[in-house]
Amino acid sequence: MEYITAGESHGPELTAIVTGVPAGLSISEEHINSDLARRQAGYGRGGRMAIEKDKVRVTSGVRFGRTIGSPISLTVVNRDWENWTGRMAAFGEAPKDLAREVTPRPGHADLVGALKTNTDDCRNILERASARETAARVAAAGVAREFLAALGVEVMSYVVSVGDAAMPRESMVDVAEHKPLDIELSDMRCPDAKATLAMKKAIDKAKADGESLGGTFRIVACGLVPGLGTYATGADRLTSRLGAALFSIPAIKGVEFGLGFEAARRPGSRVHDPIVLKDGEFLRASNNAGGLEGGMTSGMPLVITAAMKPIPTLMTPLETVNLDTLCVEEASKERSDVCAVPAAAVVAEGEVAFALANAYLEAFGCTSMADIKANIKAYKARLRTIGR
Ligand SMILES: Cc1cc2nc3c(=O)[nH]c(=O)nc-3n(C[C@H](O)[C@H](O)[C@H](O)COP(=O)(O)O)c2cc1C
Ligand SMILES: C=C(O[C@@H]1CC(C(=O)O)=C[C@@H](OP(=O)(O)O)[C@H]1O)C(=O)O
Repeated sequence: MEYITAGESHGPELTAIVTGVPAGLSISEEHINSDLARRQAGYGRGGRMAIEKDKVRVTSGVRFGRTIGSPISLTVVNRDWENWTGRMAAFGEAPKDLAREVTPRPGHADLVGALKTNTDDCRNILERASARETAARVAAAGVAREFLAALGVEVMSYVVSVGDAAMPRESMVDVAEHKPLDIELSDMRCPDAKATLAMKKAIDKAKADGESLGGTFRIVACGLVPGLGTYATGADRLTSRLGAALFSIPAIKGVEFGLGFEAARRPGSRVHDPIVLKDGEFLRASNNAGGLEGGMTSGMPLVITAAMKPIPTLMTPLETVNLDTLCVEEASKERSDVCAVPAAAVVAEGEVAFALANAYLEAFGCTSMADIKANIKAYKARLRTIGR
């Protein structure tokens, strides 16, 4: 299952095309729209989110609510487009008074993208480097999520920290108990009320100071069969595929599986998870590995923590160099999020869902949902016969 997106941040709409989707999968517009709404929410978002009301339009590949095995196209309208028709027209002459973007923002793609593509207007870069594109990704990922849900797999996320404000570090034994979160997540998407308050205060202060903040979030996937991915070829290890998927999200700068970097500080006996047999099923007594061993799912919940850098657009800007005058100036200051960690967590759920969906399709077939389900049932039954 693959997707490609197209669309500029202030163009008419975003498009995603998903290929390799088996036939017979139920797709719900409401589910996709609810993911789109979750991505738009989150404390710290900027003025743009008050303009957009992201809704998906499915224009191919689905008939009477079910996939038919052809490419699925999805679009999301940019309501802000109507304020940009002059500046973002596909054809015609550029207006004489067009304000070019010539003061690239440190930390964004502006400068390097302009140098690379030989343009004197960083807008050509930032329109596509903008994380507005992640709305199309989340719409596309809705298909992968429906596929996983049909197989009993749920992918969820929550915010762990924003700047210095963090949830108390859970022991990874607790993490092993991760089940679908029944906690009503606030607009900070953090299940810890005290930490939520501290995060919101940190965002308020950053906003008042013209600053921005990053943070960390956790992705958890439950209901996975053991053995997805492989130990046999480096590029196909699920670990590398999940890492690549998460690093494809703008501003993601770190990914930890299970205990992550903490594992490097501990001796082996305090890291590796003892194997136990419970009701005919191989489990682990703990889940420090975060559900991955040897590049494969272990059958325990998948637990990944990712780090997002602070938003590059600052209302108290850093120095930059004006591309016209080559003089030192303040970087561009434009409408922006102060913190988008809750939104990035929702995007990451989708990326993880795609990676997991592909691992299922490889292992159990890729054409018809009925065949895939039958293959999984047979696989699960075989796992229970080991040693008997
Ligand atoms: C959901 C989301 C929202 C974002 N919002 C903004 C924003 O409002 N302003 C901004 O300058 N960067 C924003 N970013 C970050 C930039 O897209 C990102 O930092 C930029 O692409 C450069 O990051 P990179 O070096 O990792 O590619 C956002 C990122 C995400 C994932
Ligand atoms: C539009 C979205 O995020 C945008 C990501 C973004 C950036 O530079 O990455 C800059 C901002 O856009 P604008 O300049 O239009 O205010 C964010 O709002 C979105 O998430 O839907």
